[in-house]
Amino acid sequence: MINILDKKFVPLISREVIENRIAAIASEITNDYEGRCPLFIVVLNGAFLFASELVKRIPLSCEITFIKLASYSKTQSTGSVREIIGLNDDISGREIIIIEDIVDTGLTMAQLIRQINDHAPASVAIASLLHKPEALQTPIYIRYTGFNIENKFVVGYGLDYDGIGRNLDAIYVLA
Ligand SMILES: O=P(O)(O)OC[C@H]1O[C@H](OP(=O)(O)OP(=O)(O)O)[C@H](O)[C@@H]1O
Ligand code: HPA
Repeated sequence: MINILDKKFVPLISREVIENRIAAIASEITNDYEGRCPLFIVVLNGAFLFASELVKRIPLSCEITFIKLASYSKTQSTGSVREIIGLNDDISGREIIIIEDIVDTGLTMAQLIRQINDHAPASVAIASLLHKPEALQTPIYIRYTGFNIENKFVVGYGLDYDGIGRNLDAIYVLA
């Protein structure tokens, strides 16, 4: 059991299990994109740790860029997605792989996919470490999913509670 601010969390997914799953996803992406040069778009802040563990295991020629979106306040989605840092890269004709820490309501991904599709990419795929299928409010196809989890608030491995907990090397769930 750990305490973060006013809440208690218990372990859900260990570091070893997370890293083995990330290695498996990296192999899949490496096979699927052989001979191509994908552009990874990392959604900050939460995806920084998953992205760094993933891309270092993908020995392809590729590019990596970042966008910063925010929709969560404490443990709830606000329902509106704010763009804090936008996308400056030319993505037309590119093979895009979005790297996300979690698809929860799906509102962040739905907005980002719409934005990317406006710029005529060759393809768009999503890699998300976590997914809460029961929380989804809009259909989202996730090509590479780390773990499907219950509809409960989680922290660690990039995910925060009110800014705290991103540096935890495992995933914890609200007790
Ligand atoms: O599917 P959704 O309900 O839209 O939730 C998913 C989004 O929420 C979190 O971001 P947050 O707004 O907490 O910003 P952060 O990445 O900086 O923590 C997470 O990193 C995803 O981007
Ligand atoms: O369960 C969650 N935890 C932390 N951040 C999040 N952003 C969406 N869902 C979550």
